[in-house]
Amino acid sequence: MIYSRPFATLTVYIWKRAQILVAEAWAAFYPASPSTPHPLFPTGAAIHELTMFADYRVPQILHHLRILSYPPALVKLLRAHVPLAPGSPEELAIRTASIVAVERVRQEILRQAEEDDEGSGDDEDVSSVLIDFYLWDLAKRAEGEADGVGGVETAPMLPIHRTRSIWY
Ligand SMILES: Nc1nc2c(c(CN[C@H]3C=C[C@H](O)[C@@H]3O)cn2[C@@H]2O[C@H](COP(=O)(O)O)[C@@H](O)[C@H]2O)c(=O)[nH]1
Repeated sequence: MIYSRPFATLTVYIWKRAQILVAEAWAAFYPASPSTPHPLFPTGAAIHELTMFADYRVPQILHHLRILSYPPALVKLLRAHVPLAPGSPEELAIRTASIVAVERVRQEILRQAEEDDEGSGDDEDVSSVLIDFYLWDLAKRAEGEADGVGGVETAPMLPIHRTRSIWY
């Protein structure tokens, strides 16, 4: 994704499809017993090193959960279903913000685990991949519900952002 500003051109790589391939293969073939080696990653998979897979559902639920906040101009674009050009500042901002947000959620989970002294927050057990899976499933479940995710204070559910691209 090429992102140009008046004085700088920056190439931003978002590895969503490569990441989801590895993570879904890891999850789908996860052995029932911890003593059985993983058939695809017998020496272990560094799943905790992956960031979330920057798509359109996870930012939607992050905004609904008030983990991300959007400026009114962006909310207006999303509500009007205006297509966001691939590589546009809006698309890039939504996707990269979702990566940063999930990293912060992960840090917060680790911090709380350490505070509660639950195994003092093992970095490898709390992965952005598992947080992503959780949020994506939650977004799918909340999709048809009038009030989205119930039981917590939320922002109104916005439509997903629309970008024609092969990178999702
Ligand atoms: N970030 C993130 N994106 C995810 C997934 C999954 C499926 N994973 C689940 C499957 C079983 C487990 O329970 C996993 O949770 C699909 N997608 C993406 O969504 C898009 C399709 O969406 P829709 O238009 O609504 O069908 C498409 O770009 C696809 O690549 C995920 O987990 N995280």
